[in-house]
Order: sequence, then structure tokens, then C-alpha cells
Amino acid sequence: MSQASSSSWTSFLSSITSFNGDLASLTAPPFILSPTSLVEFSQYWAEHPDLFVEASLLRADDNAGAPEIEAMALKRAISVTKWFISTLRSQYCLRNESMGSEKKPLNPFLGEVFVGKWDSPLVGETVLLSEQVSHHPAVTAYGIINASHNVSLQGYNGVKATISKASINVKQYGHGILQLDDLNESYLYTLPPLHIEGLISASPFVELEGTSYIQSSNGFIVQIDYSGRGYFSGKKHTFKARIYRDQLSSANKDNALVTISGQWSDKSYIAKGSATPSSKTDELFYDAMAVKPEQLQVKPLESQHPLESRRAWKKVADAIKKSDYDQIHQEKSIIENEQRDLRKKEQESGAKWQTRWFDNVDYAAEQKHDPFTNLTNLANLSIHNGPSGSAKSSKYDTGEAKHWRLNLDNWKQETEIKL
Ligand SMILES: CCC(=O)OC[C@H](C)CC[C@H]1O[C@H]2C[C@H]3[C@@H]4CC=C5C[C@@H](O)CC[C@]5(C)[C@H]4CC[C@]3(C)[C@H]2[C@@H]1C
Repeated sequence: MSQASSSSWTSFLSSITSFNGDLASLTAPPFILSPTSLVEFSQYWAEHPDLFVEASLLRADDNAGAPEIEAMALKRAISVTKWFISTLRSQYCLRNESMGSEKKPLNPFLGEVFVGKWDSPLVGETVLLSEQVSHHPAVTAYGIINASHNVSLQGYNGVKATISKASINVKQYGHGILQLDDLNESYLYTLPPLHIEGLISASPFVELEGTSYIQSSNGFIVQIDYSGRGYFSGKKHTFKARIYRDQLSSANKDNALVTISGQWSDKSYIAKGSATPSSKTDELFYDAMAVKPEQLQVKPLESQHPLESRRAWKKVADAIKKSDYDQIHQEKSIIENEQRDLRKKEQESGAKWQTRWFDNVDYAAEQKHDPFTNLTNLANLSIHNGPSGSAKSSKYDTGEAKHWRLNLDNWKQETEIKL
């Protein structure tokens, strides 16, 4: 890092000590800025479209007996776990690999959208819809649909950050629901906490921590524990996933039907039962470096709508790529001022911004029976707006219970924004 950058980095580090919790409010030095908006991160949920739909292909024969039906259901839980693990390298390591370190993504403006599709010969077309449904706090909602396999995913994400010593600690909010309509089966997944390491050495990278869950409507629950360097195996990006028949039996690790462990950014292994699999004796589960992620197809800027992310941020992104500090500031201010004017007009006219493809559903207002309430009950997880994966009767199991849900009709009636 140049002398200039290192001095601006040290002044940045001192600035984060007076951090107020809103990452977007931190003015990071330009060399740590990413030209990519956070609204694009939703694509990392399906850069392996074959894994995204795989579980929907694992079906027992129509005349199969109970044991085979059970075995197939477990196979699907393992397959959904593989899909989830396959998303993590793109989610959390891509900037390090492509730009040398974690970077600060552009903070999406309210209503910013990002759409595209994967068109792989194997699994047909998979569509991505991503929309910034809230600016304060920043919340991105996303829908991913593969119509030929009747597999769809809807989720949303927000983060809250705190600073301790030299690491930024991030709690994720939101969750996702994967639906296999042909099997009438759904899966809830929660999002792990993370922290940013390497701030002192000015080469920040994400490390996952804590626990996340995948709960299947057929009862199986996957508990995934994350750790980094200095824990168990001393390797970064380590995880251990245990699959249980149901939440009750997950109280005791010995009840694990399957255990998967390794690095989510590299190789992981699988073994039956509760013993930790080893690379020497057990079967390879997934190799995150083996298969290149499939790039999302995004139409050229000239045919994009003004609300589409890459068109909206083009001038800022170009300035960041040139490290032209003044231009970054100048172009960002134009967008920020436009947004301020919009909010002001809405305030004066009393017209609130209408989200495009997602509705904010209040689960506390009325008793609902949908995949979310069913799956949170099965997993004994809170329906409230606490950190992702909070348990029922935990200290977070209170307050609002509003969640973003994909409104497919709105997408079907969409006339301005095309794939
Ligand atoms: C803002 C202070 C600053 O610039 O610090 C320098 C560092 C780049 C650290 C802060 C930023 O680190 C980025 C990492 C981002 C997360 C990466 C992946 C995901 C998964 C995705 O599914 C949802 C979004 C999420 C959680 C990103 C959220 C925003 C993070 C933490 C960026 C930090 C501002």
C-alpha cells in the first residue's frame, strides 16, 4: 500500500473508533471502496444453478416405502446444505480474490434494482430479482426463480455493525426460504454473524462466526457452526454442519445423522453420524475451488432502466476504478442529492416510496400459516426482527415481526424493467 493510502488508512482506523453503528456512514478511504453496489450481492445465492435446483431432482419412486422416502428426504437436506455452502465463497471472499481485499460496497439508494439471469444448458433459465427495499436501515430483498424445476428462493438481508478493538463485528438480519414446489417442500435458512479481520494490516477480510440453521419442512434441521483461524483446526473459513432428524434431537450432537466439516471457501468432507469427517478417510463433500461460479447475464447499460444498479452507479464506479477521489465525491453527491430531493417531495406530498417487487409482511399483526411460520416453529426460531437465527424465547424474541416477501404478481406485471 502506498504511503498516502497507509496514512489515510490509519486515519480511517482512528475514525472507526467513534463508530455509530451505520457502516454506510463511515467515510472509508477511496482505495477500500468497491465499484459494486450491495444490491448485486443477491446474485451470490445462485452462481451454481445446478446446485440451486439439485434437491428438486432427488425424489423417491411413487411406490417407494417409508425407508426410501426417508432416505431421499435426508439426501435433499444434504443437497440443500451443499447449495448453501456453495454460495459462501462468492458471498464473502470474492472481493479479496478479485480486488486484493474486502472492500466497502456502494450503499444502494432506495428503489435501486438489479436483475439478470443464468441460462445454463443443464438446468434452464434461473432469474434473479434484487431490490433495495429500505435505505435506513439498508435492506436488500431478493427473489431467485427457476421455473423449469419449480424451484424458487426469496430472502432479504440487512446488517448491524459494532466495532471492538480492531475488528468490525456484523450481525445479519433477515433469512431466506427455498421452495421446491414439485415436492411441496420448503427450507428456511438463517444468516451467520461475521466479523472483518485484517483491519490493522489494511487487508480486511470477512470471517464467519456463530451458528446458522437450515430447517426443512420435512423436519430435518442442519446446524452450521463457523469458526476462523485460531479455533479448532486453525484454518480460516472453517465450518461444521450437523444434520438432525428434528430440532429436538439437535440438542445432543450424538444424534447427528450426518456431519460435514472443512472450509467453506475450499474443501469439506462428509461422514455418517456425529464424528468429525477427515480428509484422509472420509468422502469429499464439496470443493469450493473446483467449479467456477456461473456469471449472471446482465443486459448492457444502454438498455438498462435508470433505477438499475450498474447504470445508476456507472460514473461513480468509473471514478472508483480510476481512484479519482474528487470525481467519486462529486458523482456520489449527485446521486445522494437526487435521493434527498425525492424523499423531501414524498414527505411534502405524503406519498411514501412504493417498493416494486416485494411486500413488507407483518407476522405479528395476524396469525399466519405459511412456510415461514411453519419452519420457524419446527426450528424453534423467533419470528421477530432480531438477529438472523435468534431462538424463540431468546432476548430477541420480541418487538416487530415484519419480513420482506416476494410479490411475484408485481414482477409479472412489470413493464419497465426487463431481464
Ligand atoms: C465501512 C467501513 C469500511 O470501509 O471498512 C472496511 C472494510 C471493507 C470492512 C467493512 C465492509 O466489509 C464489507 C463486507 C460486506 C458483507 C459481505 C457479504 C455479505 C453477504 C450478503 O449476502 C449480504 C451482505 C453482506 C453481509 C455484506 C454486508 C456489508 C459488508 C459487511 C461490508 C462492510 C461495509
